[in-house]
Amino acid sequence: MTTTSTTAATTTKVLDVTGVTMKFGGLTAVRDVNLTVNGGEIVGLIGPNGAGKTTFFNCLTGLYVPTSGTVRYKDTVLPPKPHLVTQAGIARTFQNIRLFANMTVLENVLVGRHTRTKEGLWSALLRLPGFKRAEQESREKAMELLEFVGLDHKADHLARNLPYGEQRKLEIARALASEPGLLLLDEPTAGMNPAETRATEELVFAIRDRGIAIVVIEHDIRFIMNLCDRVAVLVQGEKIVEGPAEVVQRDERVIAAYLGEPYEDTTAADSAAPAPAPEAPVADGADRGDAGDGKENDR
Ligand SMILES: Nc1ncnc2c1ncn2[C@@H]1O[C@H](COP(=O)(O)OP(=O)(O)OP(=O)(O)O)[C@@H](O)[C@H]1O
Repeated sequence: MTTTSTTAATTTKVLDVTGVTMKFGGLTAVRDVNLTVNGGEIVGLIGPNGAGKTTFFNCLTGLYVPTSGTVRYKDTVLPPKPHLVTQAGIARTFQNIRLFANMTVLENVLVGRHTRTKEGLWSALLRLPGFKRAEQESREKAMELLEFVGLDHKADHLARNLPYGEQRKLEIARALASEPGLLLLDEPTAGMNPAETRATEELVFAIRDRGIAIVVIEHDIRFIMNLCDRVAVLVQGEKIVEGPAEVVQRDERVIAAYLGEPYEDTTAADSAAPAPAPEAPVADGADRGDAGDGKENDR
């Protein structure tokens, strides 16, 4: 267990999901799922491939309009529109990295700030003093975020030239730029080596320590068990178990449907020998400039 894992959870509800169901024709990908997340909590969402985890995230962030159910953020029912969800205070990262490949690291983070900048088109075109001030403030905030994730020294690099692990960090910085109260991370350690995974754990704790609640989808069970105050398990679209990590990892239904055997932390030594970071290109279509529909590029 990492030393920074002391819980900071409060009883203030940040997210309250009730009865969310998502059907695609005859397929029910998510069935009647409830989930609450309190301030300062890190909640894990696990389950086998195709269990409905990403679909559930897409329902929370307005990429999909759920067939039924409601999503409340801090007591306000969210409309299923991605930009309104971001404006309300929920940010996310994607399973397949979606950066603006041909923009710099700093510019990628600045894009993430657009929901928080108030200056209008004319102010920008005429470069009025208000716009210049806002621009300067945005740059300072973006640089502070890059420093926070450890990428400030690469602010001028093109996103496409970053190694894979740093692209994931940049995605997180860009999500944080919208000043969220809740961050949804979809497989943040996919493709990472053990050292990068441990560093991501520390980063997630540091984000939580900034007062941001987190829901994280991940297949790396050790990562989930180290990190999460609470874990929910989806199987075939249904939430079969939810509870503290140490309880969930021993639950027979979870073992039968997903884990195969009880989770044991047998990896004390594996942080000693980090493998070289895999290089991966920025995801296809990442520089399209849109948020996509959340599914086809996730495959
Ligand atoms: N847009 C869509 N149209 C039709 N079916 C879809 C769509 N999106 C997801 N599905 C289906 O919904 C089910 C749940 O998929 P989803 O990607 O949410 O699972 P997951 O738990 O995130 O899986 P993984 O761990 O592999 O990422 C799958 O059967 C998938 O094929």
